[in-house]
Amino acid sequence: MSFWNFQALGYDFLVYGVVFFMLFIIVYMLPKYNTTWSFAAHLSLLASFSILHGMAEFFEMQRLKNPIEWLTWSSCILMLTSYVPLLEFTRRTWNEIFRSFRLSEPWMFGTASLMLAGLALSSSASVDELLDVLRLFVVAFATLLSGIALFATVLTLTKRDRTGPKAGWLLILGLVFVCYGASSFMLFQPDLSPPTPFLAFSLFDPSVQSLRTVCAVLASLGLVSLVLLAGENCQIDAIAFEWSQKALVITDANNVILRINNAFTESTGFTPEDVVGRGIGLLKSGRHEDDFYQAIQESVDRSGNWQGEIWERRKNGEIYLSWLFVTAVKNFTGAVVYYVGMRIDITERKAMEEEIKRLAFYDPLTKLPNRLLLRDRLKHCIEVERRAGQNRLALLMLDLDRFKAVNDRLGHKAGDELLQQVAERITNRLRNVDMVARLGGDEFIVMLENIVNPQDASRVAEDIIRELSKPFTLSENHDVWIGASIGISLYQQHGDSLEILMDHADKALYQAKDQGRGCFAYFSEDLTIAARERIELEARLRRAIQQQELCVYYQPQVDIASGLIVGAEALVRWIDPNEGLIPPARFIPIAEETSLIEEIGEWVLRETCNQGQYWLVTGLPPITLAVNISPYQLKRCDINALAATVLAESGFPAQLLELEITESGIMENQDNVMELLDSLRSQGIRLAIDDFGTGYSSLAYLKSFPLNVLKIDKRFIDDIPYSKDGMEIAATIIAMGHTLGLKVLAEGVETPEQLAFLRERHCDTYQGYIKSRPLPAKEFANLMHSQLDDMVNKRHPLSSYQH
Ligand SMILES: Nc1nc2c(ncn2[C@@H]2O[C@H](COP(=O)(O)O[C@H]3[C@@H](O)[C@H](n4cnc5c(=O)[nH]c(N)nc54)O[C@@H]3COP(=O)(O)O)[C@@H](O)[C@H]2O)c(=O)[nH]1
Repeated sequence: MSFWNFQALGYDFLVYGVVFFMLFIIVYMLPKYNTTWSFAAHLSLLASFSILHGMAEFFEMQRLKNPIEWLTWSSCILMLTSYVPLLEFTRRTWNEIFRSFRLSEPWMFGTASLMLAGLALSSSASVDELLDVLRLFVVAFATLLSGIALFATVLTLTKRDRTGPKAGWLLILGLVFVCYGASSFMLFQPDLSPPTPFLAFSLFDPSVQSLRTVCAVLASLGLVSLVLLAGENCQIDAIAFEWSQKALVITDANNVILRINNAFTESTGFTPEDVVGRGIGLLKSGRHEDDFYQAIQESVDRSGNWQGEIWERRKNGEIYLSWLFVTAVKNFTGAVVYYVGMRIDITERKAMEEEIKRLAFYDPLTKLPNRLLLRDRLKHCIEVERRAGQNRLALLMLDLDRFKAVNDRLGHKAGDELLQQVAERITNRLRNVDMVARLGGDEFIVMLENIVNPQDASRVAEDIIRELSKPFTLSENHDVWIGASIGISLYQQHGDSLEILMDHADKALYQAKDQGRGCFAYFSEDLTIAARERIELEARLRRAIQQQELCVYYQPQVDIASGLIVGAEALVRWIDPNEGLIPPARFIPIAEETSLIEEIGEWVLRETCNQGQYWLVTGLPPITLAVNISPYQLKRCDINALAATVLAESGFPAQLLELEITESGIMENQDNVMELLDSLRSQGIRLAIDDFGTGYSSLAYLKSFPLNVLKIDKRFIDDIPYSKDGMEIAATIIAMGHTLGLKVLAEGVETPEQLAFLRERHCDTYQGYIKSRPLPAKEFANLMHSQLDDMVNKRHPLSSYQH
């Protein structure tokens, strides 16, 4: 016997269909549900399938089983899946639903169980009795489970103080399910009458089926209450969304804006009409790279949310800083369906923070860092130096001279203005990495980072003193003259802690003041003397260039095989009217530290070429003239262009000009030196590598350069004949130079033993006091003339030395 009354089931599902259809009308038409279109669409689907299913059951009743069996099953499955949007609608994931069974809203679990029951109920048309019994059991069990779940919901709601009509409805629904399940079990009793159609006849029928029918009606009402409840929740959410004080934006998974709230409109000026349907990129400020947005997206997709500062754009184009919190809303499969973004405009807060920071760490008058910030930064720098094992930090303590007089005479307002101008002048002199702070009153402190040598600090000090000794024009046309004294302490040399360095800079400042103000002093006297000498020499050198106190001396370069002078090295000399000859070793390093080397180098090159051309014109035999090129010239000037100009202007043949570049000069300019040497060579200019053996150039590297001559450094020649190692090095360099196809010249040859050794080792040329010291042009020309005379008298053949 079959337990199923297909007609009754048909009625059941037709009723469900009508109920769902009415629900669809309610949630779609009534704006208070504030529902999404998709939810309404799913309700309508649910209604359609319920009706379809009801009809299918009727057909089943009339034994039109086979043609519509597929329809019955498929409608049943579709009905089940139609509940998925209902879950989504409540914005819960499956995980949360199961968690909520324990914690909060297990009615969703009840709904799921009901669906299971629906599936079992709707599986139709089987004549297999055993299967019917099984299905009935499943229906009974699932319905009971639903009832229990609903009871649990009531309990939870009561606990959460959310009693009232919702809890009442759910209580009824729970009872209904329990009765429905119990009545289904009762159907196992064979003596009970078979089920009858539920709507038409069963209401007054005292049979079990009547009970089931009443339960079915009540279950429909329960479902209605569930949807209404969901609608209410949704309405609460919508109100909370709209009236939240935080600007909220909901986008879909493709970042297309779906909704914004009032706070968002207030804060950005964008209305829903402006933004809904458009990409979130509309809010971009242009201050962040694409990587930034990509990182946010990755973080949200990975961890579900992201928060941080972001610059965005208001409707009026204004850029503002906001704190953004983005959360991904996922569906039950774990796929992102929405992004909810909450924005808090923090522009003002940030400005306030900045202001607080400014007040705490900056001097309000000059806007310079104050003592606190200086201490902080200094501490950090000392730590960095300590870790790197370097000493590149200097502290300059500065005190204004005659500031008090200005303040007393012209008033505080003028004093303040003066301090502001002082701060500006000091700042202008410094590099970005340096820092100047105002300690208070007329005291300033400068922190110099990455100084190359101790003299750098005095150079900066001197510049600042010079700048501050120029007149200041204050408002009301007051011109005032002040000055400054500076005390310098160096990290490591004068102290390795913040306190000691500050204290020693302060003591040095007092020394500077004692020495008559308007000057600097290091904490250690020897440094002060050396630095002041240097600065004085620099000033004198500038004057010397202007007053043409520089001249070029020429030191002969001799062919070892023939003993003839085949070239000369041009060496600059400074003849000071008072001090006499000042050697280049004293002033070239100073010139290199300043831009003076460019001026001096150009002058020496021009002077040498002019001299060489003059000698050629006046009948001296052609010899090579070698000019030193400083590594700093290589860095800062276009030597190639300069050489071309000078050669063209003087008429001196390029083949007779040799440029000497030190090994370290090549190594320091590796990036562009090859290109430069190539272009010099293509002009026909000869190239020599100076001071060879003192640097660290690799042979393979050297081989790649278009060189002509290799000059062995004097220190190796000095070793001859005293040091076996030194001699071996000299011999090796000669052999190596020849292997590379270069001529080898030995520098600083002073003794016949050295010369003999070099001859024995087939060194090509030499230069040294044994032949001659560097000579003024006139004396060098005389030397050349006497060599010519000797050659004529002794009929000595000209050197076979080939360039
Ligand atoms: N960039 C430029 N540098 C130049 C220029 N003129 C000179 N210099 C460099 O100055 C350094 C010192 O030069 P100087 O005092 O002229 O000394 C040179 C010779 O006088 C000296 N020398 C030569 N033979 C001997 C000797 O037998 N004994 C001895 N004690 N000294 C000797 O060697 C110096 C030449 O060196 P180098 O240039 O390496 O060949 C010096 O580094 C010059 O380069 C200039 O115009 N520009």
